Amino acid sequence: MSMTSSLTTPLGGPSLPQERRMVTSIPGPRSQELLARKAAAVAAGVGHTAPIEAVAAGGGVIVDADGNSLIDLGSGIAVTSLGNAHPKVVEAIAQQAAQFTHTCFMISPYESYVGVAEALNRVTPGDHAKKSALFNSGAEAVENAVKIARKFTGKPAVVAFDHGYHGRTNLTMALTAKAMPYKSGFGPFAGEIYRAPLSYPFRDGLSGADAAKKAISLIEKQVGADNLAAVIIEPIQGEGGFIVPADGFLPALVDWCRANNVVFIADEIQTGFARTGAMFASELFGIVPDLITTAKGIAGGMPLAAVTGRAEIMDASHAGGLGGTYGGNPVACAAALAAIDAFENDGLIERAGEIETILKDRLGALQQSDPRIGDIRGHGAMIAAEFVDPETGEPDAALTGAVAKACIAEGVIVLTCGTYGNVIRFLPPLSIPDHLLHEGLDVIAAALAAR
Ligand SMILES: Cc1ncc(COP(=O)(O)O)c(CNCCCC(=O)O)c1O
Repeated sequence: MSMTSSLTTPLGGPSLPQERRMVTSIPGPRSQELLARKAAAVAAGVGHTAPIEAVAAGGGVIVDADGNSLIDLGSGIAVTSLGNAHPKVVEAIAQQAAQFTHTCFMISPYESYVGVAEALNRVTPGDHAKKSALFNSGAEAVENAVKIARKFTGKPAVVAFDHGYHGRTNLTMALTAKAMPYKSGFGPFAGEIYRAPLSYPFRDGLSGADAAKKAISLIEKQVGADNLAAVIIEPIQGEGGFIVPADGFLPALVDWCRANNVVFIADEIQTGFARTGAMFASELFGIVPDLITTAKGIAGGMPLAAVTGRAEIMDASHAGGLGGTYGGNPVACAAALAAIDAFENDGLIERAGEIETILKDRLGALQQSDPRIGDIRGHGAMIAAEFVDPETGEPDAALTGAVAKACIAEGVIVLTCGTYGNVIRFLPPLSIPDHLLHEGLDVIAAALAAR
């Protein structure tokens, strides 16, 4: 008997009607009640994008407490790639939770943590010997990747890039470029963190090789390879605006790191697990990172994160040097094993490619008639449109925010991003049916045309 059959009738998952359904305005009365309670009970710094009370989700929709069904183009920021409440994940969670929910892997180890490490060592780029360590959040994984790189090299400095995003802890805020909302007022930040220029083809017009030369020159002059433990970069930047570096940029950085005993860390927390039309975005650029950080899509919505990398680097930490109470929680690991199995065997990489075609075709057609769309970029189901003043090329954050707000009011959850706040990003669940993706794009086109 399925463990989930003992639960109340499952509300979420792919069985939800795959439709946009507007029963009330957004937010409806039930959502307004929750938002009033949120304002009274939750710290003001914890914002929200969609003013709804989510009660169910699956396929390509999120249903709210007022009965509205909204098209989800955000996947909870690139997390529910498999589709919310995926049956394989729900079953795995229920079965594990019924056995034990926590022992602390550093106290009483269990198989699912080792199984996830073995899976990560298998599916991440590179055929060298690898090891992994599991954590809870992306920022925690990034913090530990930096710890490991510093221990392995014996050097303190770390280079991150313009427009980069790596988390909200003290070190990861130091690595993150954008001040508001992530950093303002939360300093001082960790030392020995330096920033290099990124390849941003739409704005710098440089080749990958030239952009790499510029970055490497700054690193050599302002940091020095002898002081540098690691370079960390998102192969396609997430919060910074879905910036795809010019061909050749990333391989040139990797080559320089290899020649200078600098650990190359690919932060694939947002790009990982089929999101970009490959298992990992590093594959798209022909690079093999020394360390890779993963989270978000890894466990179908359960909080799990990891550092995976060259065994000799991962083993540089002394016994007891890595860990944490919840790292690799067994319920999250059970979910991850189910999720990784689905990513490997359920055609999701191909699905991401199909979604890319729909998005780029539709957005490209829009751009033909609306030059305010300055750039369309991305890979797989990680696509973005950058909005500009067509006369000056200046970022148009006001238009971007107005379009996104209008879409949410019409029952389409879209997310914005970018250093200049002028990027609408598309991160639909890979489980979204084509008709909903098209309908979401119809709503965006109408919102744009009305402004
Ligand atoms: C590349 C990359 N590295 C690291 C992180 C951090 O992952 P955590 O799980 O949010 O800590 C992210 C998280 N991105 C979304 C954060 C949104 C927000 O907090 O407002 C990322 O994208």
